[in-house]
Formats: sequence, C-alpha cells, structure tokens
Amino acid sequence: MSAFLPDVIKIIVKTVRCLLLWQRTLFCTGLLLTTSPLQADNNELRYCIDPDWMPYEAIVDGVHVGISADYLQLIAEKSGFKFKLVPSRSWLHSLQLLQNGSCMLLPMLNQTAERLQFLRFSEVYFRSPNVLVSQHQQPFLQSLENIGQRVLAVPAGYRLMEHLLNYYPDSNTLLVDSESAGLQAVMNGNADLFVGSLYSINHYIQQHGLYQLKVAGWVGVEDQLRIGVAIAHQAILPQLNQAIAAITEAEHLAIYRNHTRMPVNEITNYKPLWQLAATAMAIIVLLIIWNYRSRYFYQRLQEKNQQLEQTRAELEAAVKELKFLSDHDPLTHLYNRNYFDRTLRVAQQRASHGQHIFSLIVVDIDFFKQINDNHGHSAGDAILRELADILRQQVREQDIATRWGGEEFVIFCPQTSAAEAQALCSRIAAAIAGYTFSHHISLSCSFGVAQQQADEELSHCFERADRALYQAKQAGRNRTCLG
Ligand SMILES: Nc1nc2c(ncn2[C@@H]2O[C@H](COP(=O)(O)OP(=O)(O)OP(=O)(O)O)[C@@H](O)[C@H]2O)c(=O)[nH]1
Repeated sequence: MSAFLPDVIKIIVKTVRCLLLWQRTLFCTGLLLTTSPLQADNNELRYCIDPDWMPYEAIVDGVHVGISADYLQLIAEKSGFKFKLVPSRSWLHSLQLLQNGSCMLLPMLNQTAERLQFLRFSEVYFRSPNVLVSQHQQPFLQSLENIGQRVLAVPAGYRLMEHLLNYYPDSNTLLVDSESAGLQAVMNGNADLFVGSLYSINHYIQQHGLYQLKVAGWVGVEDQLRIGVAIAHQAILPQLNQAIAAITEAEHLAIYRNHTRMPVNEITNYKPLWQLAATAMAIIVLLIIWNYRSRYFYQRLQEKNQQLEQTRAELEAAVKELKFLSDHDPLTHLYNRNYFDRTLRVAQQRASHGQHIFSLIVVDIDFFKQINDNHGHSAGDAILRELADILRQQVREQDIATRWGGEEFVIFCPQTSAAEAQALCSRIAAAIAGYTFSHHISLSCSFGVAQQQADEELSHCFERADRALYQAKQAGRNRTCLG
C-alpha cells in the first residue's frame, strides 16, 4: 500500500499539472485574443493606399492592384491577417483617412521624420530609385544639384517634397496632386522637371506613350518602402515584420519582375522617315500633277495645232478660191472679164510690137430669155454650164474662153487669123448642134469675129467683133459674121 500511494500521488500531481498547463494555455490564448486589436475587428486590418501610383499601388475598379497588393497578399498568407481596403481619392486623402482612424495602415511608403509623428514603420521590403524627368530638349542634369531655377514638379505629400525642403530649400517647386499630374505638367510645359519614382514614371510613360519625356538625372534618395502603421495599432508591427522576413528572395523577385518589367519599346524616331516619305509623296504628287498638266497642255497644244492647221488649210483653200474667183466666173468656171482684161493688155503690148496677131470671137446664145422663161432660171444656169464645157473642149490650148456676162462669151485667140477664128466658130456651132442639153433643150449661138488690125486698139477690135455679132443676130442668128 505504501508503495502504491506515491504512484497515485504522482499521477494526481501530473494530472493537475496538465490541467494547469491546459488552463494556462487557454488563458494565454484568451489574453492574446482579448488584448490584440485584431480581435475587435476579426483579424481585419483596414488600410489605405495611393490610388494612383502604379506600379506600386492603385485602385482599379475598386480593387487594390500593384506591388503593394501582391505584398499584402503574401503578408496575409504568412501572418494570418486579413486586409481590407478603405478606398480613397488621392494620397493626401489616404493620409487624412489614416489620421482620422478610418484606416489603420498604409502598405507602401517611405519613412520620414514627419510621418513618424503618427506612424510606426515596418522593415523595408521594397527599394526603388528616384529620377528627374524632362522633355527631350532639356540637357542631362545628372542630379538635383544642377536644376538651377528650373520649375520642378513634386507630388504633394510625397516624401520627396520633405527631402527638397530639407536639402534644396531654394528650389523652384510646383506642387502637383499625383505623379501623373507632374508628368503632364512637364508635357504641357508648366514645369521643366518632375521628380518621382523610376518605376512609376516608367509605367506612366509606357502607358500613355509620352516618349517625348526622358530621364534627365538621378535623385540621390531612393525609395525604401515599408508598411506604415498608425501608432494606435503598432502592436501588429512585430507580426508584420515576421511576415516580411518570411518573404523569400524568389517571391520578392517574382513581384519585382511582375511589375517592373515593362515591354521594351524600340523607340525608333520615325519623324525623319515620315518627313522623307511625306516629301517624297509630295514630290510624286507634284510630278503626277505636273505630268497630268503637261499632258493636258500638250493635248490642248495638239488640238490648237490641229485647229491652226485646219484654219491654215481653210485659209489656203479660201485664198485659192478667192484667187480662182478673181480670175473665173463662179457659175461656168470659165475665165472672167477681169482675167480677160489683164491678159489682153499683155497681148496687146506684144501685138503693138508687131510680134503677134490675134482674133476675138464674141459668142451669144440665141433666144436665151425664152429658155429661162420656159424652163426656169436654174435650167438656164445648167445650159450656161454645159455651153461653157463645149467652149472649153473646142478652143485650143492657147485660146482663152471668157464669160463676158449674162449669156455672152468672148474667146481670145492668139496668133489666129480671122479665117481660123471663123473655123473655130463653126466647130463650136457644130458641137452645140450635136449636144443634148438639159431638159432636151436645143439651142444655137451667134458669133461675131474680128481680127486685130495693125496698131488697132483692143477696144476698137472688140467693138468690131461686137458689131459683127449684132449683124449675125440681125441676119437671123445661128451664124458667124466677120467684123
Ligand atoms: N439663167 C440665167 N439667165 C441669165 C443669166 N444672165 C443673163 N440671163 C438671162 O439671159 C437673157 C438675155 O436675154 P436677151 O438679152 O433678151 O437676149 P436673148 O433672149 O438671148 O435674145 P437674143 O440675144 O436677141 O437672141 C435674160 O433673160 C437674162 O435674164 C444667168 O446667169 N443665168
């Protein structure tokens, strides 16, 4: 029995110890749950972010995205915390929400002396350089030391403003609402430079195609980004740091790559190419227009030349016709009185030198008025033309048959005696008698013949021939009389 008691006592003591240990564990857990600020909010940590600071963080369609979103997810997995986003309009608004207790922490920001007044910070979990950005025409300034009086855009509430006030109080700063507003200020020329985080600037330039901007220098300060927790909730910092420390290099690298590896745009300056192409196009268009205009003018010229050629031909024909008409009778196409006078003046001069003799024959159609009256004037015209043809056929080559006027014709017969002229009259009369005229009209002609006498005036010779014709008419027509 004495040996059995100590064993029982040992078992009882052990059981009591176990109970005590279990109770203490329960008590400790309960204490933790009751004393931690998480217990009140079901492990939920309300946080605010900069809604426009990609790739670090932003609110897109009410959802927290960016580097801090990925880190919060990892920290949530590793710490058991739940994070709940309290939406804000801007970074300044986020700071206000934090200070009025609406949110408990800011997941990604730099530590500054000013912020330490209301925040406590975790360990650094992300670093990035800050740069100066300008338009391309600005020289490379290298650092803040060389900005001179250039207007430098800085986002309000960012740590860089604090840095500038501390180390570059004379700098000419322009406060802007956000990094995007700062970049736009440089684009618009409202600021010469913008200072901001390399990754977010790079992101914005890529997103908006602001390729006229360039990095104009490095700012000595780099962003050392941490979680900032409101002082009232600083008790969670050890757990947050634990979770941050548990993030592996591979996880850091994955987040870095996921958000900073921008598609590398081979920025080729196509401006000269476009200018060249535009110039070439302009030249081609001008050449086409010039070619078109040349062809148009060439065609017009051709047309004008053709018209000119036609006019010239018409003029030539008109001159020819005029010349013909000046020497010929338009109805019968025999020589006219004008030609007769000219030719006979020359013949007379020759005859006066005793070189040549000539004879004149005056021919007149008998009763021509009756033909006109009976058959019409156009029938009379046809008869005149047909008689002219007979005269042309019957006279010799050197003879000149002329329509003197009306139904009267004169034939000049050079080197012809009166007898030869009379013989010609007989041939003509015979041809008329044997010819079938239009409308089967029969007709005859009377002839007056005169041979030029020595030194006789042409007009006198003509009068003799005319008188001889008169005699022929008086004697009954259809005959030849010699004057
Ligand atoms: N169709 C036509 N008739 C003409 C032309 N020239 C003159 N005459 C006509 O010729 C006729 C001449 O008539 P007259 O002088 O009386 O002579 P004729 O009738 O021939 O009589 P004789 O000479 O005496 O035999 C007139 O009726 C004129 O009108 C002409 O170009 N065409």
